Amino acid sequence: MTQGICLEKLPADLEQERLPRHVAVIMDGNGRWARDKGLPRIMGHRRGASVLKELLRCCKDWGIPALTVYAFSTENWGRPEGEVDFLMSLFEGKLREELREMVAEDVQIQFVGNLQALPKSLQAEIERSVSATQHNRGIRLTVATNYGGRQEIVQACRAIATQVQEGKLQPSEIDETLFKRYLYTADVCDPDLLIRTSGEMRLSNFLLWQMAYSEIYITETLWPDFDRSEFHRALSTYQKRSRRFGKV
Ligand SMILES: CC(C)=CCC/C(C)=C/CC/C(C)=C/COP(=O)(O)OP(=O)(O)O
Ligand SMILES: C=C(C)CCOP(=O)(O)OP(=O)(O)O
Ligand SMILES: [Mg+2]
Repeated sequence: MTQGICLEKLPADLEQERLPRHVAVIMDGNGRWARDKGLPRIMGHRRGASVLKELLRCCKDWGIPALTVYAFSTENWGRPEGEVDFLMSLFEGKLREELREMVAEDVQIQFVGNLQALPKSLQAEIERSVSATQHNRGIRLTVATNYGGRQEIVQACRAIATQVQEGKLQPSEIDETLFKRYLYTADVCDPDLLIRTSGEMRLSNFLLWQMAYSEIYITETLWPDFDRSEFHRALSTYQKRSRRFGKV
């Protein structure tokens, strides 16, 4: 990974002990960024992939152990075919290109979503990168691809119902802890902070269960322009929040 938006050291005004353990990002605004420059939308996605690489480097350098990004929603299939095809080959190409560096940089990559519906060649690249980085512990990068929060909850319910039908589980045993184990994100803590770029004030079906108590930071900045100073601002705002979790 090249040095980009990030200085290696944590900025002095941020407290290491109060950093989020898990940051989730809705990387929105790629299309508008490209349109504003008179470019095709796909150029925004291409630039967006570079910004993700720099954010990952920043999280690793500053000691944030988990980053989850929304790369493709279950609703994004409704986009023009050319854009969908471009995104699928961008994901595949980037995985191939970055694998060696992810291994060297101690990045563990995982994917969440309905992966079986993705192109076979992308599925193969996903399997290769997940397997090659499975023992890495430097930072965990989760990429939500063909992901929908509602779809995730429905598939969890179906799996639980099957267990009940087969007599392996009692309905009385179903609680929040058990339910979490059936989600794609079973082994990662809930996001402390959600960042959404491009000013949209909605979740767009992202991590609906997991973000029950996440702090939300929305910036007007479009994803391809998101940089170190913007990330610094998001963390600084997060550290000033009072998280009460329903208590006083
Ligand atoms: C390897 C890897 C995981 C790369 C990530 C590439 C990347 C940034 C993908 C995000 C794609 C996407 C649908 C963004 C939303 O912007 P938009 O198209 O909705 O923009 P708009 O709201 O301005 O139209
Ligand atoms: C960032 C990703 C991958 C999905 C959310 O952005 P969208 O652009 O698809 O969301 P809406 O504005 O349509 O809600
Ligand atoms: Mg959008």
